[in-house]
Amino acid sequence: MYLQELKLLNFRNYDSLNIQFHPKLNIIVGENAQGKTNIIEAIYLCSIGKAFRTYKDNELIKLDKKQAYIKAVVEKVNNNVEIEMKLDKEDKKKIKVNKIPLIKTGELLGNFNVVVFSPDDLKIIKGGPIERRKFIDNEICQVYPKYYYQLNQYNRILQQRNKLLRESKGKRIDLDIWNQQLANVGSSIIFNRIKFIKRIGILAKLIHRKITDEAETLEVIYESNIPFKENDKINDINEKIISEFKAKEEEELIKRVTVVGPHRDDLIFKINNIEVKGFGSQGQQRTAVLSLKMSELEFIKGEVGEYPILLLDDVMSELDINRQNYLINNLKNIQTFITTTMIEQLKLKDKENKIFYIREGRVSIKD
Ligand SMILES: Nc1ncnc2c1ncn2[C@@H]1O[C@H](COP(=O)(O)OP(=O)(O)OP(=O)(O)O)[C@@H](O)[C@H]1O
Repeated sequence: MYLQELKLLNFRNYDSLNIQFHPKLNIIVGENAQGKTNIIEAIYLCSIGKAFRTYKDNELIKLDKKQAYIKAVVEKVNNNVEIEMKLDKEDKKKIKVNKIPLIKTGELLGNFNVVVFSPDDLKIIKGGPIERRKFIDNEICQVYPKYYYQLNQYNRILQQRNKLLRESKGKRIDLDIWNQQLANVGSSIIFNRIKFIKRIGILAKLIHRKITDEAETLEVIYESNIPFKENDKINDINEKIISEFKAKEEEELIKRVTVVGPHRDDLIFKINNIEVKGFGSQGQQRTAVLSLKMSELEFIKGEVGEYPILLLDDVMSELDINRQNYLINNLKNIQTFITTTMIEQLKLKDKENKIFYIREGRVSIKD
């Protein structure tokens, strides 16, 4: 798939913008704070329905304006998709796909796939478990929109169960119904995550070996507080969650919070059998994230049947020449967007690209 056209009205620092993209490589050049990432953010928004730098839609609307409008036209193998979004400072955002209004934002998922790689992604390795769970959940949602609803349902039940535990003040309470409900949804979430990490793990290992000239073996391991076995079915996981609830009953009454379930799970990254978070060099951490992002491209291709688009926001300057070359030379069939302050540093070999120069929310183009 590829993004043909993007239209912005009153979005971040753009008054009005209408651009046609190159099906292969698009380079967005400009000094700091000119609006490069704002374009990436608008593209991401049309894919996921949420911005990646803020949870507040109001921040996306131009400071002195009440409403913003974004339109993306995406060409896919079998059909084209037109995504339109209206943001309003005093109303909920409205989304249309091929002119049909969506009832929920979640319905947008699966129409237009993107993989974004920005310096913030180092958090997947260096940050806390919440960052790693966010990474897994975002990726699975893109491919299985049903998972998005499961997560929402799980979080609702979890909040209610936590409220009961908080209000119990340490007294024994009957949580059987809540345990069952949480186990029903939680088992699907864990099952999907294990499946996803298994696939991503195999792909990331292959890619990482290639990027490091066979010197390093990357492992991605799903670490759960539920003692699952590799071939467990959803029912097996469900039963294990229930027995963990029984085993941790006292602990939960003392802590007054749910300690069992996928909201407490994590990911571990190892290179040559050593954990990357604590012992990997900066370069190894960056390369591990690069391998992970590259594996997402292959994963989405496998699930959806076509490559997503790749958004590389401000990451080129952080990679050494070998990694940069690997990226530029291995992405021939994937529409890629690169933001940079220094175009001279990119070793562009062919002419299959379009360069956009950004200055104070205005764009000039060089083919
Ligand atoms: N809601 C908004 N209304 C108006 N301007 C905004 C809004 N949100 C952000 N901006 C402006 O957008 C600019 C930042 O744009 P962006 O983050 O895309 O920069 P960039 O070109 O990627 O810079 P860098 O190279 O530093 O990452 C800033 O000048 C900021 O003040």
